[in-house]
Amino acid sequence: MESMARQRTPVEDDDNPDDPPATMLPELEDREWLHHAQEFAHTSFWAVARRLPRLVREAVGLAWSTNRRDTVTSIGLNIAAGVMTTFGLLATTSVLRELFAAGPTPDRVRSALPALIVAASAVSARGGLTIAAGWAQARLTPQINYQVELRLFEATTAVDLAAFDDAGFAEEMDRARDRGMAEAAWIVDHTVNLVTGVVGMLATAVAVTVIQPLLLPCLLLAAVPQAATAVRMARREYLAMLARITRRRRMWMLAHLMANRRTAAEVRAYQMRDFLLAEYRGVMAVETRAELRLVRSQTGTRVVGATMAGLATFGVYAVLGGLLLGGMVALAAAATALLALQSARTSMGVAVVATNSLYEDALYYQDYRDFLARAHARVPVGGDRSTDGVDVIELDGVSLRYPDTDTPAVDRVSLTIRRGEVVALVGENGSGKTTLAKLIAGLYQPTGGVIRWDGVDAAELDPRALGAQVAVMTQEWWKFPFTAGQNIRVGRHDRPPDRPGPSVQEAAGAAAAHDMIVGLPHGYDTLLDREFKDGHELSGGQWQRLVAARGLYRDAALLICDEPSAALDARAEHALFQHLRRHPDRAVVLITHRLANVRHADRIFVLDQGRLIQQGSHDELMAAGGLYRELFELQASGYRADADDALPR
Ligand SMILES: Nc1ncnc2c1ncn2[C@@H]1O[C@H](COP(=O)(O)OP(=O)(O)OP(=O)(O)O)[C@@H](O)[C@H]1O
Repeated sequence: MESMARQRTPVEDDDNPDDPPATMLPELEDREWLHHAQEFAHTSFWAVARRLPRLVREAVGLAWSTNRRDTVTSIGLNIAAGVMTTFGLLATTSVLRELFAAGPTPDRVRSALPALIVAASAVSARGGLTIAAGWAQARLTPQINYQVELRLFEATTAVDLAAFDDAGFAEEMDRARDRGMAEAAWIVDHTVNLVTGVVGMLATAVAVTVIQPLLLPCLLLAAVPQAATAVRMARREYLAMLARITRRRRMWMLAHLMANRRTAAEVRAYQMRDFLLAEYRGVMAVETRAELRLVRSQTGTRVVGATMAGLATFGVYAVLGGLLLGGMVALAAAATALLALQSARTSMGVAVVATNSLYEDALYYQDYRDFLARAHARVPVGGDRSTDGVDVIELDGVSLRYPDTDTPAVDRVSLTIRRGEVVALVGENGSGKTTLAKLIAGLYQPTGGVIRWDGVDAAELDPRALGAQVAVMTQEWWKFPFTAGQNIRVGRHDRPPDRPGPSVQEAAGAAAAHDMIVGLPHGYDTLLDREFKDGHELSGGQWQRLVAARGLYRDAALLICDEPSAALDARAEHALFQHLRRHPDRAVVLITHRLANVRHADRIFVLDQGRLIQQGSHDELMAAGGLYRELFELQASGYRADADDALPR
């Protein structure tokens, strides 16, 4: 371990800095979202500038729809600050003119005083306006982030479940969430900066034109090297970022593995520390060298830029000198021109960087907008017929084929479920039980056949009304980082006080979870996530009891239990199944591989490769022979063998 831990500086190795580490994994290769970055890297600045009006319109529209007052304030105050720049420069010329005039110094200072006051006021006003504009601009950022995030999550929680099986959709969602969403506030920020820069340049140009129009071309000439250097540096930095992006993703991934509670146990159990640290060091060495090379080349660009800017300034001085000698410009005007030059340079730098950034970030923001459009198209519309319960659910030739798959997961299944019944779905792994259960629950829409609720096509029912009749204890439950009580209550968080149904404690009792919860440090108020202060962790089986309690608390007309007892001990399993027995107001669909639990079901449906191959009661299926009987006897023989082996000899 120590040999691995020997501290090398990241720049010690001398392999090619651009070589990816030897163990680079394929999934870490550049992904589609990088295309925008590459597009930007290969687009000329002029092409970018041509798209500016549309981008600015978009950004202003976004800011406007978020908060009109702050948008107007931010842009308006920046323009006002620009006007103050013009006043300041003009007043400065007057001051200098008075100071350079003939006569005794006290007289000259006295006559310069009014212009001096105007100049000082203009500078102060400009400072104040800029600060106020910055405040309005900063106020916009959190408001935009809030709006944009809310819109995204309103969309992601409304789309149909099937959308999440579509790889394209999932990737677009990742791009919109990880990058596009964050860019919204930035494009507004860049736009305001662009406006600030352009207004600053215009203000300077107006002042110079008033003083002496011939100086205007000089001003532009002097600002060009500055702009060229800013563009070049921004682009170089961007290209370096592109080259480093795969390495950085690998570093994030490794960092996540080394500093994460969920991976901590396995990292230790497999003694992966040295391996992970060596990988991290390898990538970091390459990364650090790449950064050092960037710093070096940026410094080179800066030197070239500064030299060019120096030459341009020298040229401007020469022109100014010529104009002065030729008597075409007064000394005071020439001095102001130098101040204007400085101001124009700063403004142009701001505008150029803002243009570059705006273009780049707008590409990512477009991802976000595209995703929202795609998500809205995937929100289930359904019908408008309401339902407040169900007596009979019929599946008529129902099929479901997942996107991009060749064979249907559920293939032309017809069956009937009645209120008051307990039915079971049985079959080997991958036979389609969970998929069928999700179809019955309305979580997926069939790609063939029809599901009827009391004779009405489920597609004609209001999806919210239908969903309200269903409770699903899923096989892949999530450990919600809420309190124990909330974890149960979210089963029907909007339950009106007058709606009958079990209390949280009753539901927990039915799922054999009550005693366990009461024993937690804060009982039902115990937070179930160790990553938060005072958080508590439950065992897998304890979690499953909570999941069962949530399903029972929901108290729905159709209860679907997908492997509800896989992690439960024998006592908890027994208690739960006591509560999953027949109930006159409820239909239960049970999926389990523990076939002893389905013996008492009213009907058992046996699936094989998506097809319904057998149905009947336990006794009927045992008498008929076939897959059910084979699976049941296999399991039963296992118990008998265990029992025999366990006997003392
Ligand atoms: N989201 C999905 N996208 C694509 N295929 C899927 C998806 N979910 C399941 N499948 C496929 O559909 C088939 C049926 O899966 P399903 O989960 O319904 O089986 P199951 O009978 O519940 O299996 P198990 O007993 O292992 O829980 C399998 O071949 C599986 O690979």
